[in-house]
Amino acid sequence: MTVASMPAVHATGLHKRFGKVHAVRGLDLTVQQGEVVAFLGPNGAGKTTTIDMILGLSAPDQGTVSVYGHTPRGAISRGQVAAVMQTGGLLRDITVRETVQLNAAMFDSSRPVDEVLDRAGILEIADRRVEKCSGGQQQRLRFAMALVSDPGLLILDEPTTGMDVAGRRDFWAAIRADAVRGRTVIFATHYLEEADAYADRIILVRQGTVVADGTAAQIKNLASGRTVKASVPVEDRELLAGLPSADSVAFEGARVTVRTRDSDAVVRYLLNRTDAHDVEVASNNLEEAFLALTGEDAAPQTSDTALEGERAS
Ligand SMILES: Nc1ncnc2c1ncn2[C@@H]1O[C@H](COP(=O)(O)OP(=O)(O)OP(=O)(O)O)[C@@H](O)[C@H]1O
Repeated sequence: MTVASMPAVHATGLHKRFGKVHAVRGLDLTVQQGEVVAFLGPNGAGKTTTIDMILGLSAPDQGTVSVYGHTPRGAISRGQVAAVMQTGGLLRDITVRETVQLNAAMFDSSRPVDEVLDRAGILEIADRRVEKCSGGQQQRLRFAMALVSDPGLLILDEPTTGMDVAGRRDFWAAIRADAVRGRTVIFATHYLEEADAYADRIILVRQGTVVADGTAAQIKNLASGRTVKASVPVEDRELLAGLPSADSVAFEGARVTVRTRDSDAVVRYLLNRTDAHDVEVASNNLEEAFLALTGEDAAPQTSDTALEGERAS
């Protein structure tokens, strides 16, 4: 495999446990060079744990990670990967420019400091002390620090947490402008809109595994299923195990709620095989659908089903 065709990240069968918490459960991930990938999932899905393993900050209990064909630490020491984490890593008493200069000194070759500050949109506050910077400015400073080694792969863990809408937009404009040069970007986020707006590809994680993987359009398609509600007699409930195309089945009193991408098949089954009545069919909104795909009762989706979702549209 040539260096140019080698994946930026290749992870197989990753597992990580913290005591009783099985945070990452058999996660596979391949990111090609030049992709901008969102790692999307609810709190506790395992995004940060996975990112830490890609960055070599923690070792998997099982499985392997390579970054440009090297170990994560090997890739970092070559300046091939850099990260913008949510917190930490800043000294309060020095200026913005001094912070980036210090960081640049760690690498054999680095981009000019002022160019990097300009790229991150903080050149005009270069002489401000870090402690006087707002949360959003500090995140841009972390971004500048990450750019200084001109890494092929940039990893951002929820970089816009705590920023207002305008700050978030500006931050992403700076990232996108920089990514145009072919940089690979992986970012973790809770926000479906952020993933939709800025990623070429979305990897949906839930309970430590990948539940869907595709373009934003494919994921939205998957997510744009229907909800079927019906009253089902208790004695017929066992039959619901055979429901076709059900992404999830939940009970509330006499009512059952089925999330599905094929509501016709679900309704046909309910009416033909059970004594269901008062059947209602409704479209999911995007937010509900995201919850359906990542919630406790969601069924895993493979990348094949992601593609089927698009073909079906
Ligand atoms: N050092 C640790 N010790 C114990 N449990 C941990 C540790 N780090 C993570 N966990 C647990 O592992 C699970 C996955 O956490 P992780 O931070 O990877 O999720 P996440 O998807 O990044 O969530 P968030 O969006 O809230 O940051 C959670 O249940 C978390 O409580």
